[in-house]
Amino acid sequence: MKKNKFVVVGAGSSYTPAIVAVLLSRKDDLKLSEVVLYDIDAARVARTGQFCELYAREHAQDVPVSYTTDIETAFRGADFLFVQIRPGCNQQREKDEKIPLSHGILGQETCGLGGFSFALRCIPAILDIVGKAQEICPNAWILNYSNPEAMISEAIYRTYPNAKALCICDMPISQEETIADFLGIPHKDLTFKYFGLNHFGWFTNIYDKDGNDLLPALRERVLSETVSLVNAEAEEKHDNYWGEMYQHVIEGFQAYPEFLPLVYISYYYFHNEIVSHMDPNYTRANYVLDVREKVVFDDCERCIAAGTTKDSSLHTGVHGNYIVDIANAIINNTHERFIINTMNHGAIGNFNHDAVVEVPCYVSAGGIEPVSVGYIPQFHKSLMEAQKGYEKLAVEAALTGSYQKALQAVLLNRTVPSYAVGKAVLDELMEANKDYWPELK
Ligand SMILES: NC(=O)c1ccc[n+]([C@@H]2O[C@H](COP(=O)([O-])OP(=O)(O)OC[C@H]3O[C@@H](n4cnc5c(N)ncnc54)[C@H](O)[C@@H]3O)[C@@H](O)[C@H]2O)c1
Ligand SMILES: O=P(O)(O)OC[C@H]1O[C@H](O[C@H]2[C@H](O)[C@@H](O)[C@@H](O)O[C@@H]2CO)[C@H](O)[C@@H](O)[C@@H]1O
Ligand SMILES: [Mn+2]
Repeated sequence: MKKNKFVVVGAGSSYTPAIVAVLLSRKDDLKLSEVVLYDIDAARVARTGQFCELYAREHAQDVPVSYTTDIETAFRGADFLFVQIRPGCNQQREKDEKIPLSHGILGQETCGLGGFSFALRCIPAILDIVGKAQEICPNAWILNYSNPEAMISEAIYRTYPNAKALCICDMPISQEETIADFLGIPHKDLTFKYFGLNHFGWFTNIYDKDGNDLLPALRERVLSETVSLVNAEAEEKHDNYWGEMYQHVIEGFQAYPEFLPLVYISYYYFHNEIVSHMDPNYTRANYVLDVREKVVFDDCERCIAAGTTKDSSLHTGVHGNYIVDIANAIINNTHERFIINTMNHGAIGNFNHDAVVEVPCYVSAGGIEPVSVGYIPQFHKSLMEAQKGYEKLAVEAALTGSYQKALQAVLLNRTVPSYAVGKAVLDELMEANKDYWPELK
């Protein structure tokens, strides 16, 4: 029987223990032979690595788990690479968020110019990883979570069109589960139709088991009564950020009721209103460093010192389950449906065919089959066209080192009100990232 070696790339991440726990809990379905954790940061990967080694000893003794900073060792013989890197870690993310905010525009991990900055750090690193995978383990599937996924996917599919790479995001599935909870219907009994770009999309239909579309009734409720969407996972973690973002989903649906917007569309619909409530001195990166990383890493260190993971506060949620579900669909040829970033190639009939879009796809051993979502309305198409222009120019800037392309990308982003503001933010981000970005000339 063919067995599968999984490698987590960027394994010093606070998400790693949960991803490994899900892998080990499904080891038989996945025909799991081995898990290797790889990172460029020895101290980070030693912490998650020692925790995961201990966890495996207590939950799946037949699956060797190890960690390394040597890419050759990690990738040799690999069947699946789960890629989740953050060059510069959350310390650089903090700068991506604070610099634009200091100029009165959105500072966020993936949306607005924070996302541009992250893209310029991440694209070279990701292309290096995919290139090494082509040499060392050309048959491996690469499942990429690394952000900003919109631009990472454009860069990967453009540079390595034949790579076995899928670029995925847990936001649509998280929102689907939130809506399923609101409707009181199990998520597995609903089929969501969706189109867009990563972190920039809309749900068009929600079908139940009998083929009824529940979106029109949801729209009526949102327009006529006070409604709130609760993301159960965020609530459990006492993470208020998502509660506020889901309130904006309701407002966005009320403002433009044709389709249900994805959470992060709110940053574009309500840019000024949201920015006016953001604290420019304490951003999401500060929260992640102070809370999520601290909780997970303290727990890892406590378990390592105790020599057991028995009472660890490990939380396995949608993030770990989703990527493992997709790997499982490939391994077991299940033809299940997932929302994936893929070349359009006609899936959205009236949108650039040579551009990455985010659409539902059926996943099997042979790869993905995108669902045709037909023609989309002028409003959504035009928003997407500007955003796609921004994304493609940002990728172009990263690949060619062109300052002019970067400046063009910046002006196309909807969060940028003028040349002067865009240029000032670009120049400050460039200075703050001189150890990470390609040189722009
Ligand atoms: N697509 C999604 O739905 C989704 C959801 C959550 C997180 N993410 C993304 O996953 C990534 C990781 O997020 P996180 O919060 O866990 O970050 P993190 O900072 O906690 O961990 C990232 C790790 O990547 C490592 N790294 C950086 N460059 C590397 C390289 N070239 N090779 C190998 N390792 C490298 C770092 O040392 C670090 O340990 C980010 O890009 C984040 O935006 C995506
Ligand atoms: O700000 P962070 O680092 O906590 O997370 C940002 C990521 O958020 C998205 O995933 C969310 C999801 O949308 C939400 O519903 C909840 O379940 O938590 C997830 C993150 O844990 C998003 O998809 C990522 O791309 C972002 O990086
Ligand atoms: Mn995402």
